Amino acid sequence: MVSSLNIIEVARVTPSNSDSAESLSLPLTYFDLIYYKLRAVERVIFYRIPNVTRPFFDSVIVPNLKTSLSSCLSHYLPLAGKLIWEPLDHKPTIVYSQNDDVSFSLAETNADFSSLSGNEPFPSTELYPLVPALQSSDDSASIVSFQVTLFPNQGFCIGVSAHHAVLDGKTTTMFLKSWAHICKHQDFSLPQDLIPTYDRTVIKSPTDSENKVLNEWRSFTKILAGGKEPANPKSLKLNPSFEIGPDVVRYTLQLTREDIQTLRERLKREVSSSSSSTSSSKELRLSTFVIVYSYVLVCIIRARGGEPHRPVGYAFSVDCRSLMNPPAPNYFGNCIAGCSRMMLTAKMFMGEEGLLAAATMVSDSIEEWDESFAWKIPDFVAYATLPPETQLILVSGSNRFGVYELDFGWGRPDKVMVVSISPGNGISMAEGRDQNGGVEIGLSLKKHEMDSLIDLLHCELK
Ligand SMILES: CC(C)(COP(=O)(O)OP(=O)(O)OC[C@H]1O[C@@H](n2cnc3c(N)ncnc32)[C@H](O)[C@@H]1OP(=O)(O)O)[C@@H](O)C(=O)NCCC(=O)NCCSC(=O)CC(=O)O
Repeated sequence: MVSSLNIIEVARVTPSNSDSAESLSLPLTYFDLIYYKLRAVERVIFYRIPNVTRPFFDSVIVPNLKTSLSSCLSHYLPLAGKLIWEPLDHKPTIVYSQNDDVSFSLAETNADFSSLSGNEPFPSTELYPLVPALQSSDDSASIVSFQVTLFPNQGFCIGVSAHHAVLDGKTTTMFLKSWAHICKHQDFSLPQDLIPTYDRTVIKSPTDSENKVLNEWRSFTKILAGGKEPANPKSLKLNPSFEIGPDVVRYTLQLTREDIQTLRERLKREVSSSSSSTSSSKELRLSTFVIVYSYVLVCIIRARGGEPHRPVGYAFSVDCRSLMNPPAPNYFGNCIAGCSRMMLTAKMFMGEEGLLAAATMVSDSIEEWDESFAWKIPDFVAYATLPPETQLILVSGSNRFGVYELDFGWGRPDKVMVVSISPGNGISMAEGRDQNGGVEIGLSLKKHEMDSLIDLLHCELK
């Protein structure tokens, strides 16, 4: 049966103290500008409530979520604002004015909650109706939008679309934890670790780095437009979302702490008996991230198979909050930088020593990291001119965000997913639901490739 979704209402929620709050404006920083045109980051969080009815949804769940969202926005006022680019400014600014609000949609669906929140592959297209659109035009862009969807007698989910020029993964999850905290405890105040800080002076990017990033964007847009100058270089219209074909399926790989330990031991053995071609002079960093990412990277490349010399690459983000001066653990905004290797070949990861090769590269990328990398201007032109068949494995989310702590008062989520991962190349990462050292990986691939990948992922662990 093809499922259907009915939008019940598109409501607006204002911060609870919106009449008294001052207007504010927050300029985008160097880190923010890196993402100013990027498509929204979309998440969906599933809560199972077996006997949930529409009256309970309307009279308890929705009012509680709305009231707590309104209180929470008072701590996170920029989220209710808009991104605008004044004609005389060299970059966009977040502007919040009194009574600004966020979009909060309510919907009801007959989709199968268990299949969408479960661990078997299902069509990726089924997730998209559960996340709201994020409004953007040439003149302005919304910063967040929400959709709460009822699955009668099964549960509900919260869909979130977030503008990546305003929120990175740490900020989005900190906001969601704050909302959940207020909703569950009916307490307006937030614990210290959830209070956002807005001081932009901690981002001491080198002079002119902001202009350089904007120039990179201009060149990128021009290449994508076949060499034509952008008609409106200050347009805030976001890049469109991915086109998802009906043959693309979504799958969540769950690796337990024991699986990760098995891979760790295997890598240790391979290091001690490896040939010099894959070993590095540095000690291998066998963190959970390095092991899991390298493992999935290798399996995805092998599952696609093909020409051994075909181009592949990887890119992941590094949270730079601890590198700022002073360190800014609760910094609101983007404080991440990309770490990537391009123009590798599939062959490097296909053979017996493929896992060790991947782990060595990812480990070296992290070990070499220091503050200077944070200010390295991203080479957008290199991305735009990659051979089109390049398989670039990108990671969203992190195994450090604690998304399964998001308890709004109806228990921990059954599933949390980053919806906006690019089919074929994107993966998402989160810690396992049992919070026992495992990791979840979200994957979106064409069905036949996913079948091969699932076989490989499980077979390699035996
Ligand atoms: C660069 C990294 C990926 C490297 O990861 P590593 O795991 O190798 O390194 P690390 O320093 O984090 O952790 C190494 C070891 O330190 C300890 N450790 C460190 N931090 C910890 C934490 N917060 N909680 C628990 N343990 C922690 C652990 O023992 C861990 O080993 P062990 O692991 O074995 O327990 C990471 O540091 C990082 O920056 N992660 C966040 C990336 C990020 O923000 N992504 C989102 C991008 S925005 C995005 O994608 C959009 C969105 O999400 O909305």
